[in-house]
Amino acid sequence: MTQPTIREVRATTVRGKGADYHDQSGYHWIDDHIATPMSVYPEYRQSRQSFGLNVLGTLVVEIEASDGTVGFAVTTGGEIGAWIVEKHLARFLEGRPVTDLERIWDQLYRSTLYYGRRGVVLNTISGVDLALYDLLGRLRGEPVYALIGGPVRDELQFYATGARPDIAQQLGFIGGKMPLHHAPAEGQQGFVDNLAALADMRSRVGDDFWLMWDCWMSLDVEYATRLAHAAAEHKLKWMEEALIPDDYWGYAQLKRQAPAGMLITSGEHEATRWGFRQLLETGVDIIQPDVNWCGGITELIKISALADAHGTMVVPHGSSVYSYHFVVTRTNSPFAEFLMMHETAEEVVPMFTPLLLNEPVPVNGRLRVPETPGFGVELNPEVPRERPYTH
Ligand SMILES: C[C@H](O)[C@H](O)CC(=O)C(=O)O
Ligand SMILES: [Mg+2]
Repeated sequence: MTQPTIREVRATTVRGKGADYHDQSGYHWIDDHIATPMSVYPEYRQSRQSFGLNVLGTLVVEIEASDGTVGFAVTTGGEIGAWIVEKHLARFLEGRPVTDLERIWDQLYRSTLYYGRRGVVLNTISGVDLALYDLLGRLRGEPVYALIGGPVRDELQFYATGARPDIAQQLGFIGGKMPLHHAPAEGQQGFVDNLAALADMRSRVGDDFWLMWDCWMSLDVEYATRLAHAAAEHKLKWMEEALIPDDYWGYAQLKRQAPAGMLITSGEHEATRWGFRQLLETGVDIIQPDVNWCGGITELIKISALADAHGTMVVPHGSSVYSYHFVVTRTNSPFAEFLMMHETAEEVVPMFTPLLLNEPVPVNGRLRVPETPGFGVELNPEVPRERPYTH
């Protein structure tokens, strides 16, 4: 049988919502006074968009095979990502067999090392890798999870991230992760207000529902340790991304100093097996690679194997279907995240809405990953896209 080859790679961009889920307009809980590394500057405390969290926008990578079949993926990366795909990466794909996943990933990574390694370059490589998996799945008539080993469970179980864990509880999720609102620069009052928000949520959900804090890189070791000990009284299950991703030593110290039983988690802004090797060596309890950002499925398989050998759970960050197809295949990923993209986190809406069609959502906090070929989603033709560069 002749293997289909890759005929063309195309990169387009989308503004507003989509894979750049921080690119929301109007009131949205995800941009409402959330603690960040920029909270040291009072003028950037109220809104993350004020310091440019939404500047990248969405990147769509489409890969067309020699028989005309098209696979695609979406990620954060926008115009910069489109430039990287069209002007640099496309050369390593066009003309090659669709099955050359390892060789292609390796060439994308090695050829961009002088300006890449993580960040938007790895987001872009992830988009290419995921589009290739989508294409392979479509060509073989199989869902991606079948290409990477098959499911180890019948359905996924989810916790929800959003401003309303109490509503997530009613919707059937196993836990709720809230944004931390106040950073160390907001002083003692901020510390007290953080704890009051946790205590209030605990009183609404009762003792047994998981409550977690997403600290989005905003703390230092001393503040995080103090906050973790104070939060133990309110049964905080985990403290996520307390420190900047480069502070591996700080994570190791925080893990040593955290209250017994409270999990320390991180990794959504980490990339590649080498980055995660460093993070795993800190002893964190759960790593949270984002398959849209860490290098795609090809790299996540390696990161996950490394974590397994460390006895560490992998609970990928967001990324909708791209995560679901992975999580269902791994025993060390026992549950998944669902990011509540409804403005007030009161309803379940597809994470990348309105960009994708057929994007599945959990019902009662659970989901059976559809058997549709590839990742099982389509681009919504009503969402305008631009192709800023060609090659
Ligand atoms: C809520 C967090 O600040 C962020 O927007 C999403 C995230 O880090 C997560 O889902 O985890
Ligand atoms: Mg997070």
